[in-house]
Amino acid sequence: MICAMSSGSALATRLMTTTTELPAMHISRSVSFLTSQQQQYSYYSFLHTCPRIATFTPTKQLKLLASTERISAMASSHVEKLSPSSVSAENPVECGSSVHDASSSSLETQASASPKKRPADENIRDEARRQGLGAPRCTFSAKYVPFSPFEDTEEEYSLDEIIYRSKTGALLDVQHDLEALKKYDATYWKNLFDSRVGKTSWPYGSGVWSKKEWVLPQIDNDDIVSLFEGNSNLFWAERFGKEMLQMNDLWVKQCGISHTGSFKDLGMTVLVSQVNRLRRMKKPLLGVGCASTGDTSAALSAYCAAAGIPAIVFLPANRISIAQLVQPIANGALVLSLDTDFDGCMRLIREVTAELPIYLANSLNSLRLEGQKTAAIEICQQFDWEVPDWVIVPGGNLGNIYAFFKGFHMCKELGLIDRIPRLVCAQAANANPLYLYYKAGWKNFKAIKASNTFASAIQIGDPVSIDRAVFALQNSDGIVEEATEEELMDACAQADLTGMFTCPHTGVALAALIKLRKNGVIRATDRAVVVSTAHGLKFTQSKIDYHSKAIADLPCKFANPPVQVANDFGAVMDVLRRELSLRLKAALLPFQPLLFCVFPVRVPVIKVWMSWFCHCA
Ligand SMILES: N[C@@H](CCOP(=O)(O)O)C(=O)O
Repeated sequence: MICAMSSGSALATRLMTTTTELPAMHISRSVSFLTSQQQQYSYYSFLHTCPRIATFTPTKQLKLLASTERISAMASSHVEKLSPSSVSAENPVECGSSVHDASSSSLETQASASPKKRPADENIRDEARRQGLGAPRCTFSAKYVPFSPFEDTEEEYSLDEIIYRSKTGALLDVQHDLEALKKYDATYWKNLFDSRVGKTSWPYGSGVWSKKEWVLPQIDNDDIVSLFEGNSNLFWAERFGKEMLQMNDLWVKQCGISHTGSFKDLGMTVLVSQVNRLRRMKKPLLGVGCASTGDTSAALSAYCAAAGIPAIVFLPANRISIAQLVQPIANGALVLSLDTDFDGCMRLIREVTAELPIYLANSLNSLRLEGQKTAAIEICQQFDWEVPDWVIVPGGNLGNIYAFFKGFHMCKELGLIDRIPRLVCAQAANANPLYLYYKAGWKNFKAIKASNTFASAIQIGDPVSIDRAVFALQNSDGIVEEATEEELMDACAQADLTGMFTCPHTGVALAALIKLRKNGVIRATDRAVVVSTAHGLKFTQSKIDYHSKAIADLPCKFANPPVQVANDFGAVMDVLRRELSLRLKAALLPFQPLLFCVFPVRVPVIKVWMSWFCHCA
């Protein structure tokens, strides 16, 4: 494949060195010799990097050459968008560049160039540093502005300031210079992002930093603290979709299959990187702190440990899982177990960070959302930039629903997608302030005292990002749904029976999906994505309780308790006969009427067979 590509770009190179003003027909004939799609694609990739040729090539000719959709897209983008100034003078990549920056070359031309082997004494960070030397200054920028979508304000702050709220007390938002980003067309960004997936180049191997220009463009690659997060699996929920919901386009975005087992890694890499930068700028910061229901604290502790920065976490005592508690302990954070709930911890950390030079790492800090929004961009990318109809996100402190909105919105603004999916925020009925607000027609928001829920990470009654969430839902034709404890635990168990291993928060989102499917809001033919926020292995106790039927007032309909058997062949056989016949009966039950119609003669045979099993049992 590399050979095929290289012949495309090599031809383009030869043409370029032999003529400065390339007649369109010359290009046309030359390209017709390039037989494979890769060769032609490579050829256009090269043109993409060479404004001189692209600008001399008439539109019609390029369009004529475009024999495939992909090539067609590239050709039209060159003609419509590329100009010498947009490509050669400003280069997105120079924000601490590296080989996978889309500097003056595309992936294909990089592949065709002789491979540069990293010297043995150089690591990937050194390599990125070397390659960034002498690069032009970054042309993209981002700043804090107040999150006040309905008011115009001049107020703005540098991302290097330590500030979390505006003068009027509103949350902040990171605003990117979209005009600068728009100088590059959608095809350009798609190719750039695609070229970085699955690589080990610092820092672009990370799913978050592969979108660096859209996340934190001005940070030096050297300051980035990354554990190569993101790039998470988009799981096709084939059996769950088909058997439970009659859907064949149901997907689960596995954000929990990540370094610390939750989507929090996506935001934390950005926040801790910025703290690293601030510390190098000699800003007086003792460390970074957060209140947490268990996932944020795990992510903060891991990223701080990786960077050698002190982490301080405030946890509600006895309200988080053992697996979550042990993470910050193991990573060396200062862990404060407080006799209050999450909302109480949140109040305390806000007071403490106002008093001490400790940087606040909760999603109140808008930097976090810049990383989290990349999950939305990734979903679009994984669907080859086709937009799903629905995205269902569990909601507690409510930063993530806004982060998803931001990611989709940015893709739309920059032309990578043509619409925003409908967002659903799913809450546990025991912690449902957003749901109540939605049901009241967005009138009179009231914080509540959240009750205990198996979905402990979203057991929050006074969500910090309430305004952001409402904005996201109102601008995506969104919905809020809730799930009772029984609904969420049953949904988890049913999903697990089809091969998943879900956390209770994902259970909340799945239960919301089941309800919306049942009432016809989500149709069988819709493409839906459920965001799985954490790894099920962090919440094993709730699964053990469910499968042991040890939960008061919960029938645990799908429990599958282990069978205790004596160390004896006969006893083992007895159990197998009994259990397998039960399972066979259960499996055949829905088909019994069908079997009678289609195989009237055979039914007695099946019956005899089944009764043998039952008899043996
Ligand atoms: N579920 C969170 C609660 C804190 O939310 P954040 O968005 O402020 O990080 C957790 O895991 O702690």
